[in-house]
Amino acid sequence: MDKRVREAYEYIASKISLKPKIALILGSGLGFLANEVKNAQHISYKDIPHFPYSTAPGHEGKLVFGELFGKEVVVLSGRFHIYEGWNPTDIKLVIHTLKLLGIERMLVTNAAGAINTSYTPGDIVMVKDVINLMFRNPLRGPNDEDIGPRFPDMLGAFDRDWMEKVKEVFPEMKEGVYIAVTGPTYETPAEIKAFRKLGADLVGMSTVPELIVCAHSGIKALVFSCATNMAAGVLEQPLSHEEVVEVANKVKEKFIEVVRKALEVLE
Ligand SMILES: O=P(O)(O)O[C@H]1O[C@H](CO)[C@@H](O)[C@H]1O
Ligand SMILES: Nc1nc2[nH]cnc2c(=O)[nH]1
Repeated sequence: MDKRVREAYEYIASKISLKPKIALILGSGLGFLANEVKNAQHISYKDIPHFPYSTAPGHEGKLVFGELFGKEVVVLSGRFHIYEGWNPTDIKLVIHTLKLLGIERMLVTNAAGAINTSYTPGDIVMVKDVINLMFRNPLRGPNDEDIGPRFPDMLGAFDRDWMEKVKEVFPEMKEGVYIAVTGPTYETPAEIKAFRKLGADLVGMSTVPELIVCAHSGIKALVFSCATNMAAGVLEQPLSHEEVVEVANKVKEKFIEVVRKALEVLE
């Protein structure tokens, strides 16, 4: 066990008595979900030994423990991106710490560009698979045998039962393949055309590192993308983070409803 994970875990455990089994990661413009947590206890990422901290606009940078729609959770209000300068292994440290805290399920959310032209901005899409085009892997380096195998299976990363239960409640929910790039530039139109040929429906700059470490650690994931914009070149207009955050906030009620139902379908 990486002693940094042990130290991060011990710090958090010394502050929080709650033992949630579900973690949520909030993507750009989706931080409002943290405000729905009842009896919230906050820990700033900057106070946790060895933790990275959020620098991306619209990412708060704290753990929020409490109750969300009847379930004990820890919400990661703000995530860590490769483009901020974090190493994928920094993301590994965070997820391994959650594993030590007893997390068994992860609800991952992100804001993504819509490559699939049947999507419209504001759609909430269930991610059914990912393509890692970050040319990085958080598991590179020595393996933490006490957390997971050297060569993890990725098929098991997604909680397919949880996905089925959510689809029963939202039969019209679209599903898609998310391709991850490092960013921070948005894509060129040529890249989007290429990614479409690769079978991607959504593009973003996060989520895959977290998902890989979930697969390694045996944490089962459910992933929602908010398609905040049509990907580069689909429309003539330029892309901006302001638009991403604005559209994510526009669908706040719908997004909260999806997360509420996704938690309620769990026993
Ligand atoms: O993936 P999340 O954190 O939702 O954020 C997405 O939105 C930002 C770009 O507007 C990038 O950070 C991209 O990854
Ligand atoms: N890479 C990438 N990330 C996004 N996040 C929100 N929209 C986009 C996009 O179009 N591309």
